[in-house]
Amino acid sequence: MLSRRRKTVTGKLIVERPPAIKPSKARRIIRRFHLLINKRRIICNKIGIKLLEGDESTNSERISEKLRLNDTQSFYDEGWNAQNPSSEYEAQMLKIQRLDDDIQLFRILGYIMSEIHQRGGLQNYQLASSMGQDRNRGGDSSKILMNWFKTIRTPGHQYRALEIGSLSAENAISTSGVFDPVIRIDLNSSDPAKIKRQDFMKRPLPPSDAEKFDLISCSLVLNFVPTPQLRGAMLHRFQHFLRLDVEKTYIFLVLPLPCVSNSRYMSKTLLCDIMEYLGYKQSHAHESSKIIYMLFQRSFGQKVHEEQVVREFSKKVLIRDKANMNNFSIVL
Ligand SMILES: C[S@@+](CC[C@H](N)C(=O)[O-])C[C@H]1O[C@@H](n2cnc3c(N)ncnc32)[C@H](O)[C@@H]1O
Repeated sequence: MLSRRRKTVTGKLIVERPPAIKPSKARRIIRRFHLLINKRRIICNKIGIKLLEGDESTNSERISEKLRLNDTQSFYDEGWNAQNPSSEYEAQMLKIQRLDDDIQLFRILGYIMSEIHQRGGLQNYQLASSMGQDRNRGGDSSKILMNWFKTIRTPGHQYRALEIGSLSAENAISTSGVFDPVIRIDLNSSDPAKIKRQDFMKRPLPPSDAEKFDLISCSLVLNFVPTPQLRGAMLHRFQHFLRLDVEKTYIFLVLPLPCVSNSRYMSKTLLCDIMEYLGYKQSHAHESSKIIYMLFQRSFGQKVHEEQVVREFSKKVLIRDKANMNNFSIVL
């Protein structure tokens, strides 16, 4: 485990600096966590447990309830207590789509849950995700946003920002002084005093412009959203959070470059077409070797016809196909 909580002899918690993780290790941890939650979602679909994305305490409760009702605790415990890594469990987990034996499914579910909760999977994942924003690694994507914003902002205007998937209150959006307030939310807040623990998809719709924003930052979040439909729903939901009482409002969208450069079902053009259908025009873009940064401005121009959406955006369409490509997509 990477994170430990130590106490003094009087029981006071010792505040420790998070240990540094090499970027390659952070990427490995993130990939592993994604694999675990992906496989867990497949198992839970098969055995009839409805998971709540990002809400681990509810997920644990729902799983416990199912174990109680089905009398399957002992199988789950076998997996929970199994050696980790176990070549047998790993192999079964990889072919989970083809597995229909309930006993095995509960065993593997126990194996996965133990890694997430008992062996530090979730904590390590949160730590590894936050490394991307480590200033020492130059990883704060909002620095790019602030460079663009310097040239387009109207002096004297008070910009309000909503940052979805916030890992730090020290990034450029928060420290530039351009945005006030910056409302930060994340499914799993690492600092509840500064980052509200909230699923954007469940954030209540603001009743008036006074509670809406000039900018929504959605940096490296969409690729964390588990299905193409939910990604589409997230993009669709942005409109309700942007002010209508000002002329210009913005979406800052950041994705790993391969989501658009190496996907069978998504390209930069298609993403811009989807955004345009939703009412946004790309104003700025920048690509590094691994990340694409985009700023979209809301536009109230003519919308495309409904049949165009049905034809082009409402299902995954294969736009190219090569062996090493990924399947990232967004569906409206
Ligand atoms: C890789 S981190 C991104 C961190 C940061 N924004 C950056 O650019 O480095 C992705 C974060 O998005 C959060 N997230 C994913 N879906 C979300 C949702 N529906 N509502 C709020 N946060 C979400 C996850 O909890 C995770 O912490």
